[in-house]
Amino acid sequence: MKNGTFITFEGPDGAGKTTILSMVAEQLPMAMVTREPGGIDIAEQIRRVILSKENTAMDPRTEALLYAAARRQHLIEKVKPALEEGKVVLCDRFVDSSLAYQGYARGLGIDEVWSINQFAIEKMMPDLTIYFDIEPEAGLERINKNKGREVNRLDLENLEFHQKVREGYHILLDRSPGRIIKLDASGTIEDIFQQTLDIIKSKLTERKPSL
Ligand SMILES: Nc1ncnc2c1ncn2[C@@H]1O[C@H](COP(=O)(O)OP(=O)(O)O)[C@@H](O)[C@H]1O
Ligand SMILES: Cc1cn([C@H]2C[C@H](O)[C@@H](COP(=O)(O)OP(=O)(O)O)O2)c(=O)[nH]c1=O
Repeated sequence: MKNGTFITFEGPDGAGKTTILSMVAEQLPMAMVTREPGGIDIAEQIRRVILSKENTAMDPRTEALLYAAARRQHLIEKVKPALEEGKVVLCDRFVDSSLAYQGYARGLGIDEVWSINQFAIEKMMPDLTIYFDIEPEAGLERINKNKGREVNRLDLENLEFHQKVREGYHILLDRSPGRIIKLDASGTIEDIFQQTLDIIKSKLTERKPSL
């Protein structure tokens, strides 16, 4: 039985998810931090295949299935056991990324991609999803400024693709207003960090009023 809290961070590339997640983690030492695709050995291996710049021949459905496979393994090996132990799990990306990137931006269809993911996740959905909203130009500019970050196959997509990713997220936001909370990610790191921490703390208090 799950009694932990599953929180996911979503948004276009360069929105600041990873930066804010690591700051939040410092304030919540009991939380387990992880990411997709990856987080455990088998899923990190799949991540390398998906994101390799060499794999330009990858079919969009293959890509969607590989993300779902990595998701399944990560969920079963790492997320589910942590939730069963009552932990707070903070995950950088989850199923909404597949719906926005593969379902909407790649054009496979949000419902189609949702259906293969239902097989992978068996109804294990986040309790809360924080969506970091940013203009794709601004997100990509942040990435370009940061020379240390690896450039992956999806970073090499054109601006139109990244604009569609954002549109995809907006559709998901309309579909799941209770679960997904939108945050304007164009502000300063400190500001976004505080807002994120407030959202998470209020969720944790709502679920466990004694906190
Ligand atoms: N609010 C912000 N303002 C300016 N730069 C930021 C902000 N948040 C993150 N960054 C920088 O932008 C780059 C991408 O951030 P990152 O956290 O990796 O984004 P994501 O995980 O969403 O792709 C990093 O160099 C990071 O330091
Ligand atoms: C989890 C997931 C990620 N992605 C993409 C989003 C990113 O471009 C890439 C993950 O690379 P990553 O370097 O982790 O990007 P970010 O720091 O922006 O989270 O994979 C999908 O297309 N579908 C998915 O289901």
